[in-house]
Amino acid sequence: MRCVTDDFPASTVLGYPRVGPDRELKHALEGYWDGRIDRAGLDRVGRALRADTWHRLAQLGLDGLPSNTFSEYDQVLDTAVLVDAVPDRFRERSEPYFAMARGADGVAPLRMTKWFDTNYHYLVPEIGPRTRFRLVADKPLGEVREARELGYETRPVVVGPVTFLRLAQAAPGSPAGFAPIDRLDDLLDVYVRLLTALADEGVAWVQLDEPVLVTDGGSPAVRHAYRRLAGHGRRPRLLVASYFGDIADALPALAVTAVEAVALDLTHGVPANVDLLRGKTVVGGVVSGREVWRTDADSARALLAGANATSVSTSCSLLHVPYSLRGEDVLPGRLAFAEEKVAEVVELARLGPKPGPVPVAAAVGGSPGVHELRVELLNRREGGVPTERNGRAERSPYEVRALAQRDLGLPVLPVTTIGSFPQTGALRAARREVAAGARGEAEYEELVRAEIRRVVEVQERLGIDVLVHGEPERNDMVQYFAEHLDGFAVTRNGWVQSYGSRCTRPPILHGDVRRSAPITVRWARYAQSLTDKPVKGMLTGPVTIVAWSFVRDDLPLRDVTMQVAEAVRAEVQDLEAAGIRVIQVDEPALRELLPLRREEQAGYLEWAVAAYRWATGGAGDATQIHTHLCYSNADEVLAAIDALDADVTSIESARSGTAVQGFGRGLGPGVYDIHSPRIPDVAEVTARLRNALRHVPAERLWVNPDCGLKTRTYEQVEAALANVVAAARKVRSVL
Ligand code: MET
Ligand SMILES: [Zn+2]
Repeated sequence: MRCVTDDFPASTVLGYPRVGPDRELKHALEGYWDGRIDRAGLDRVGRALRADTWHRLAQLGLDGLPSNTFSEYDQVLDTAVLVDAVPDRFRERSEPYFAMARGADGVAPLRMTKWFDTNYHYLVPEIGPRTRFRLVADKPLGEVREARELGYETRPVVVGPVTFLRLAQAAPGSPAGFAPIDRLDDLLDVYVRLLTALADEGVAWVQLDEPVLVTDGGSPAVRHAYRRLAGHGRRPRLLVASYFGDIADALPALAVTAVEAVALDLTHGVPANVDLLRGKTVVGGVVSGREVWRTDADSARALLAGANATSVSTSCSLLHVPYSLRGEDVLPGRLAFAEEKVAEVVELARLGPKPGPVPVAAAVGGSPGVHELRVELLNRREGGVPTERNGRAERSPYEVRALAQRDLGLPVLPVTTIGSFPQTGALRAARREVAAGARGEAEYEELVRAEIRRVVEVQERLGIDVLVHGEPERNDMVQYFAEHLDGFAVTRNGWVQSYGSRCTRPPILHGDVRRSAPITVRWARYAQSLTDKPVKGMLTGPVTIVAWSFVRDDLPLRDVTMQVAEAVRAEVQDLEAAGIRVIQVDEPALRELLPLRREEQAGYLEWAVAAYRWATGGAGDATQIHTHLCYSNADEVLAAIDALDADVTSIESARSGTAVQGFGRGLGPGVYDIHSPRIPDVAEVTARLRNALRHVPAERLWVNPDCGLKTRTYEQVEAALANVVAAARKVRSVL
């Protein structure tokens, strides 16, 4: 066995971005899936990215280097493979890993949902009473060896057993009452074997990520799992890493185990009972892995002192921030991306803890402009507290609106889409050229119009009832609005992984948000001029705009969201004035911002709903307001979705299986999953519609895909939508 150091390194990070500084992994994966590069080519890219990361972290002076933080798709999926929790339907495939992630012909992928309250998505493992766990440790061992060849001893990072099971779902066909956590002991057998294998490999420390401790801290599973793992003789030292919140509730359980180190997310404050950890190493997560703002050294050192931390780290993996500020000239002096954050960690480790006043999270105050606008908005809505009554005062009750919207002349089971159509390579290239100054605005404008003509023509030909313009002018549903609003900055290359090979470039909200001119009106008006069918104007809602941006951390999120709502409201009114009769305001991130702790959820939902209703409440009764939600199981926030009071709600359902009961207004449960290239056939869509009709009356049921179509090709979209229209007609004919 190699030499094992007793002490945890003075500086480390819990994880690092992995798609590559120029999204090398994204390009390699997509090339591989399309058959443009082979397996060896994909492996080469992964290996080079891992090597670059270790070199860079070492160069920046970091002591403790993590490994197994790379992933070809998702770390939860990697963990499922690590314990061989591969459902039978994937086993026969040539590549079970990508089949689980993306589906394969005739085989549905695993469900995908948000990783806690971030915009990262993981694949939901399916665990049943008969899942046979078995250790398949090639990946963590491989990365340890790979790093060692380069001269680095690393700390493998693995999703912990409690988090893994809590995030899993019961495999289809499991008996009622079965929960994946019932399999904890069987899974722990495999983790014990993993620890032995890592010890045999000479690994000194292993990191088990247990973010679920934030919400699930008090449960006996935690104590049981870590008593057993830490009680196992032949193992590396254990670092249990929690993040995304305070884990005071979990500390008593962890404290009685022989776990050597605990990583705390101190950006949520110091747990009141941190003294319970005496005798263990406390790794202080003071450099936020989720914000892009520079760390205040005094506050960070005070937090380290308050938590008796002897080691400095990031609050969570840096997966959630872009690689580096190199090549950016955005907000000089105020930002830190992954590389800069590593430098902060190293510097804070050098400075050490220093007792001082501990800052309160999300200090109130900040920009006077935001404050004034908030007061102004709240006054206008009488009395300040956003209530049901305040919101409703804006629009008449649904029944009245539904009557006013009758002259839209829609059939029963109207067919619509969620907004985007395929983003062609030509459009993306043109946008890059405009940004680089190599192509004129006017020429680009004409390209967008041509695309709108194509999208309208396709929809008319297919027989869609409520048309969209296809969003060809948008690179991204949040960034596009950020680029057109004051108060946001955008980066050149600040990509962050959203899921698999998909990345977004979150804008940075740094000042008062204002709309100085209409943003989408000319596109919607142009599309409407081409058809007699109603064209749906497409906007992104205020909650989603802030959720998918990096928001200044010294301002209360609700005030900032209210400002964004004011801008969206103005856009809604301008669309209406331009003759657009149907307007969709998307809120796919409503669930994502839901606080992890139950006590905080009602307060959040109240302001989130109020912001949405402020954004849409200026529309007249005859204007039909749609909203759209996706990416996560909406079941937990159904009451809030209902409170948005949209006339029509389209919701991801085909992939997530969200229940559709209990809606008092129009509802479009998605009839097929657009995240997979699979074309749904008529029978399948018909069956879904018939099923939906058991819960939703025909006059309120809408027909639409799960989400926007921008990641698909025209060929796939036309084939799928033709089947959707055929299914809608078939079901209509027998109503
Ligand atoms: C993630 S929700 C996407 C909604 C958007 N209107 C689109 O169709 O792409
Ligand atoms: Zn969507």
